[in-house]
Amino acid sequence: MTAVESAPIQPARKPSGRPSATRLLLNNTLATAGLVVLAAIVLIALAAPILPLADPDATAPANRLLRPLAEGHLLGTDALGRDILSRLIWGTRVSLAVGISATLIAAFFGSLIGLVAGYAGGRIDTVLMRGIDMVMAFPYILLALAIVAVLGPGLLNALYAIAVVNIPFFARNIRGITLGLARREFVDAARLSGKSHAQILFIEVLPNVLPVIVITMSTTVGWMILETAGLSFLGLGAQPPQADLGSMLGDGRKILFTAPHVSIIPGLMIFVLVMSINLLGDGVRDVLDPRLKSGALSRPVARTAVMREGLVPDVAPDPDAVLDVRDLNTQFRLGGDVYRAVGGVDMRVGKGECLGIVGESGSGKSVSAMSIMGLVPSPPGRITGGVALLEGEDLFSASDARIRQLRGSAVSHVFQDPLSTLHPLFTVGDQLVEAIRAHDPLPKAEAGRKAAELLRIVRIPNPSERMKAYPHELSGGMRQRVCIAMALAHDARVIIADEPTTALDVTVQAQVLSLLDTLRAERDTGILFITHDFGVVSAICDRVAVMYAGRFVETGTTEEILSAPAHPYTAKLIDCVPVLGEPDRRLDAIEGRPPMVNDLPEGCAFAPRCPRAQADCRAAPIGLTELGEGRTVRCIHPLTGDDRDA
Ligand SMILES: Nc1ncnc2c1ncn2[C@@H]1O[C@H](COP(=O)(O)OP(=O)(O)OP(=O)(O)O)[C@@H](O)[C@H]1O
Ligand code: NI
Repeated sequence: MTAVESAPIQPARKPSGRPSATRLLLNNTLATAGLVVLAAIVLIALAAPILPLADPDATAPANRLLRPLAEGHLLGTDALGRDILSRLIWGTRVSLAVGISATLIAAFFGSLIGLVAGYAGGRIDTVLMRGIDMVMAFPYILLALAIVAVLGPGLLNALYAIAVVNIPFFARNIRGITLGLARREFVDAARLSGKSHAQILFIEVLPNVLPVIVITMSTTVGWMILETAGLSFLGLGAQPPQADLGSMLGDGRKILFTAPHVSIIPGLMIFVLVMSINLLGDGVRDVLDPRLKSGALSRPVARTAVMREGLVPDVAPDPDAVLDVRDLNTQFRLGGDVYRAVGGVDMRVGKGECLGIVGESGSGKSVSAMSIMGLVPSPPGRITGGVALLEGEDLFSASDARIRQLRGSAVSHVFQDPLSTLHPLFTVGDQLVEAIRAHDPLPKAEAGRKAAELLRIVRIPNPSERMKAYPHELSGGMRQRVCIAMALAHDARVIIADEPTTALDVTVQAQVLSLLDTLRAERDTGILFITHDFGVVSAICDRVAVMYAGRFVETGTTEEILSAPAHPYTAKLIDCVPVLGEPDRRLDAIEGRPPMVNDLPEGCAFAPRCPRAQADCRAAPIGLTELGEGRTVRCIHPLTGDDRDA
């Protein structure tokens, strides 16, 4: 499956099955509770000026330390006779305002530093991040105290101090994300299109880090309120007579035993406020975090669900076949739609044989291949029918442990893009050693020797030196060889190669193909080779299956199919291959598009694009017609010798 082309199809009529962000947030009970409580607190705090409250700063020594529920003072009074309810509401207002402002300031400067450092890299990055490290080297409450000590006590200075000590959180988070983004293709593309650094930073990069900024804000604002309260509690924040939650708590400290309500009430308020903010913040993070969003948590299955409808066919295994797949059906269920990506496919790969699967993009080649070892993501994918026998063993009814054991040992995969298969942060040697030791508990040194040997087999010059290289230090062809070496680590019975040469140029492609060809001759490995290129097929495959809309439409030996294609679709595909020395040959692409696999026509799926289609083609499902030993075609008006000459 190629990264770009095989993005899941979204049915045009319906919006995606994913609920909206608000819905997701509301589904989270704790976050909703946090939201409700926080909204109530904020509303009351905002309404403070219009509520019938006593003056929060008016002292009344006669009424000092009244208990809660006293006449005219619902929550009682403090040591100076001030109304606690009024002070609580005004104080919450101040604490919220300071906490949120500090968050905004920290988020602004922190994100800016992070963006610039991550984007610019090099010396700017070093200087900025070492500065941030210095700030982080101090325990932050100590640093905040030091800042306030220099600036002098006061609410505004406390706000600055809290903002400053929180800048590193933002800077480091955002730098990490930006660093990853700045080296991505879309940023390169923007650079090539002539955009300035500032434009790239704010138009291309910023929107992508925005969710992270919001997440960091939502998870830190509670702490900032707490820290502000801490400074005020120590007498360094809000100055008398102004109330904020921290200073109220501080006022009550000395009379904790005689009049506990004076400190308990603001204490409770701080607790409820910070708790509700943090619950809501966690909810927001779960909704916005791209990793959680992509379903990383909701996709716990490491293997495609097998839900075979009806009886499992009882097939007699073919003794000569290493891989024998019968009537494979794989579907995707998205929304209410069923996409029949693979609709009844038979594949047989003998020892040392190479079976090619050819077809246009989206015809189901990758899904067929990945179904075998249960690599199709589930949900939405599921195997709904068929059997896959690996040397007689039914893979679809094997245990998960058994499948894990077979993956990468008896059956290995080589994918199209070696860069996305190899881990960028480990040397190829380490990765090879790991692949070897995954199924074979050799000591490290011995595994290292085996890894070098594998690299030599795939003809990488100077293997022991190359082991120390990182994937990006190798050329595309070399990387693909490393992947093939990995596939060979355990004497695989079958190698499933999914367009392994598509990303390579023709010379390297030829080398990789001849390498695979030698290997299967020497080791008797079966190869299932997926490609859309008949040129490649003729170079390596013994037999070919042509796939269209999830089914094989023609099978036969490479020679038969290339010299005498019977299905009009095969003929068209072959016509697409350029021939050296025939520059005038028309390379017409096949008109039209393949059908959507959630809405397949009743009859032949190719009929709408077929020049030979007649009424009976569209009337009923077309079965496979046998033309000879192992030679089949799914067409009722196949091409004959005369047609091809015409
Ligand atoms: N994870 C998925 N979720 C939903 N649909 C999918 C998923 N993977 C593949 N499909 C759909 O299954 C069908 C077959 O896809 P597949 O990747 O097998 O095509 P392919 O023949 O390998 O094409 P290509 O040459 O582009 O790699 C396509 O219609 C594709 O959109
Ligand atoms: Ni594919």
